[in-house]
Amino acid sequence: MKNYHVVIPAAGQGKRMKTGRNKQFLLIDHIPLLVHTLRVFEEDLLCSEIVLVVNQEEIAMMKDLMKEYSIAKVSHFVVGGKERQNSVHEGLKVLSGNPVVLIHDGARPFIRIQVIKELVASVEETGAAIVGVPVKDTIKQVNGTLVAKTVERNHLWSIQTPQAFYLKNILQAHETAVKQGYIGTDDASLMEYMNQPVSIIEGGYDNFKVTTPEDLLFAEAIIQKRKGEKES
Ligand SMILES: Nc1ccn([C@@H]2O[C@H](COP(=O)(O)OP(=O)(O)OP(=O)(O)O)[C@@H](O)[C@H]2O)c(=O)n1
Ligand SMILES: C[C@](O)(CO)[C@H](O)COP(=O)(O)O
Repeated sequence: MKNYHVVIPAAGQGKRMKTGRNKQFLLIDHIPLLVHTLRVFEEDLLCSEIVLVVNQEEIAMMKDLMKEYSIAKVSHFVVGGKERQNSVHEGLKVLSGNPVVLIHDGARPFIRIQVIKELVASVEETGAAIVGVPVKDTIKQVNGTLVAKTVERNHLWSIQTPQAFYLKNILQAHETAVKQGYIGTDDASLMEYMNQPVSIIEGGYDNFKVTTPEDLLFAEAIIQKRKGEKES
């Protein structure tokens, strides 16, 4: 099983959370959201280093957080960009060689180390691998306030992170996207844009992205559930 590096984009604004600040600092069970996420990689023996992508004005706060919670694997604090894609690209640029690199949202605190292990095994086979879950709801295409059509659900997945690649391939994909002005909402879409194969493994429905206010309630519930798992 290979070691890997991880780029954690945490340079957003958290607008949909409606708190007026970066949601990475919001507390879940008295601990900042981002710290929950980083602890997974701090604990995973296969994780060699963490590249943390942050807002320029939050660098000092982020460094203080790493000290307070003994997150020792952060090798770089990189300033992000306007879009998530820009931030990830800035994070990838500080890495070298051609290691396996995972890209994982700072806002997804509930990824399990076992799923990461399966993802790393999958990327070694196909060159690119992502985590997702089959959608549970009916999905419809909507135009304005009218339903245009129902999308066939059997082949629809809700895509999560981590997303795993070999560094040279994903860097090439980002550089091509910049040259051609392509913006994707995830990194795998940049590989797809270059007609590269991407495999998928099933994660957990609890590996959700903390995005809107009610997600904080779900997050508190997951934390309590996992505390119970550890005690039993
Ligand atoms: N320019 C950006 C935008 C997003 N992100 C990060 O990418 C992840 C997924 O983005 P999202 O959930 O959309 O976070 P925000 O952009 O902060 O949220 P919003 O869209 O509600 O402002 C988050 O960890 C976020 O910090 C980033 O590093 N740089
Ligand atoms: C990368 C991602 O988490 C996969 O679902 C998602 O696309 C991020 O979207 P966001 O709008 O930047 O949160």
